[in-house]
Amino acid sequence: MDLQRPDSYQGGAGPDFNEHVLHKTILVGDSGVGKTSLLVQFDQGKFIPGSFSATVGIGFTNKVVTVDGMRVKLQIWDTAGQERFRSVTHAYYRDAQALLLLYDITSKSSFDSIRAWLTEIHEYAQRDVVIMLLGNKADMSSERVIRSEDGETLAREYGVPFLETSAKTGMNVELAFLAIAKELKYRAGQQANEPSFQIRDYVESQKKRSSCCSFM
Ligand SMILES: Nc1nc2c(ncn2[C@@H]2O[C@H](COP(=O)(O)OP(=O)(O)OP(=O)(O)O)[C@@H](O)[C@H]2O)c(=O)[nH]1
Repeated sequence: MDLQRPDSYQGGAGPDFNEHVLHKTILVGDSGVGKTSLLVQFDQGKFIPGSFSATVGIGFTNKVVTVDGMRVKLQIWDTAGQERFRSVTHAYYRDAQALLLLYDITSKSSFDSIRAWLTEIHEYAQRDVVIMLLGNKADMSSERVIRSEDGETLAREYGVPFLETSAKTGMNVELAFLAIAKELKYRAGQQANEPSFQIRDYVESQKKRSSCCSFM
């Protein structure tokens, strides 16, 4: 029995939370940080090594996530990180309910760009958009230049949840999307007697569980 997986991202059993609603989630961050790889890992459970072909423009994948026995439909948009596509991707921010903002733990410049990305997000996205900061390529420990604490500190400064992920090993990939789905479900269907859900607390508690035991 896998005690470390409270939820599942497979479609499968469970009533639709709202079968007509697609929760729009966007992946953003510098070119090469691993946005496409993260989405492929989440969607197909695989990683294609060494093949970097920069995303041109924008594309999306629909994915059903099961949280608390309810099916939540995510429409996950993968954007191009390259500067020349920025004006195209800005247009998509407005309808986004969630944004996963990635940097690469082996790239200082991608980490230094995060503040500029957050400025753009605040300019173009809805005020209440759910934002999560992800330090990707966590498997590349020998090439790490950004400490985990630096990611934590930056995330705390902006009041957003933070995870280190690996699109290669799958580390924390499922958790990142599940946390987003839980938050969106909670916001959309909040009942008077429903206990409040805090995405940062949820992510922190899941991180503690995974570091204590064998999550991956
Ligand atoms: N080791 C390792 N390599 C990764 C990881 N994520 C992505 N990569 C590699 O990094 C390169 C860039 O990954 P992409 O997923 O194409 O990056 P992107 O952010 O979508 O790039 P753009 O489309 O240009 O915005 C590829 O060679 C991937 O194989 C990871 O978690 N670990």
